Amino acid sequence: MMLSVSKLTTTIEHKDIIHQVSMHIESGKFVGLIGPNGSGKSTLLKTIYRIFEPRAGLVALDEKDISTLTHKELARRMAVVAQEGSAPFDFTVEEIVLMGRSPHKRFFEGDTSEDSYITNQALVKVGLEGYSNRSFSTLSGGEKQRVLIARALVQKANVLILDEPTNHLDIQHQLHILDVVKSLNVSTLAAIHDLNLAAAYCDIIYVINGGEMVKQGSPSEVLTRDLVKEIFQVDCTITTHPMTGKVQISYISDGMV
Ligand SMILES: Nc1ncnc2c1ncn2[C@@H]1O[C@H](COP(=O)(O)OP(=O)(O)OP(=O)(O)O)[C@@H](O)[C@H]1O
Repeated sequence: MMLSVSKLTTTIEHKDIIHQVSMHIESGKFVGLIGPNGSGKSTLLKTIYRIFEPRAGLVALDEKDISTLTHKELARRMAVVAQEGSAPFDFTVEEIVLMGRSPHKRFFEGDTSEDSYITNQALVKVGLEGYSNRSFSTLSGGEKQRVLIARALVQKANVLILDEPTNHLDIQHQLHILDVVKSLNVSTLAAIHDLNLAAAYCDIIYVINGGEMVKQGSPSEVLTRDLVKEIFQVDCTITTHPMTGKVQISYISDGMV
């Protein structure tokens, strides 16, 4: 499924936080969204998954305007892992993940053995086998994050929106979760702070700054010393990883030398 964003503008309290942004996520591609703090990444993603209504522009899935879809229709197509990972009540891990199955059910339809199977598979995938009956509120930040990723997986959507999916995760789980997402081969749009992770996993990277899209392209096209300096005000060297062949950024700061 293809996700496209055309000239999207989001206004909050009379200010354009997102200004005329266009993006194109081809079917099955992993697309990264990078930019400094406050540049508009979360606001853009929230407009795409319909928390915010755009003042202008359009979000489309396979050329269908998503504002014409019901919540359920949208949830069958698009799964979201947002930044704020809390639950209002004390659910178990299994209950939280099972919620991801609801777009596939009728009102009042109970959970089936297939739902339980899919839920368990997803927990195994994110490395949380045996956590089904744990209370969500007692989990560590990284464990909660992985539960929410499992909930997105059971939704079986063709488009995945991730707002800093590796936030809270240690390095092993950062790599593992991105490996899992990549292996799904679904169209993915992920806001990522770690530029080396973005370089390693993304097919295409979009750069947002001050609410405007300033650059797009492959990691090697986008992640240049000049761009990192201009957008993040940090000097660096750019090399090619000797084993993966991916772009590798090494930062330099006064305090290091
Ligand atoms: N509800 C709101 N009311 C007022 N301003 C807001 C609101 N939501 C976001 N903003 C402002 O919009 C700008 C973009 O915020 P956003 O959270 O989208 O940035 P971000 O790129 O995701 O940042 P970060 O990397 O820090 O998570 C910020 O200046 C923020 O203060």
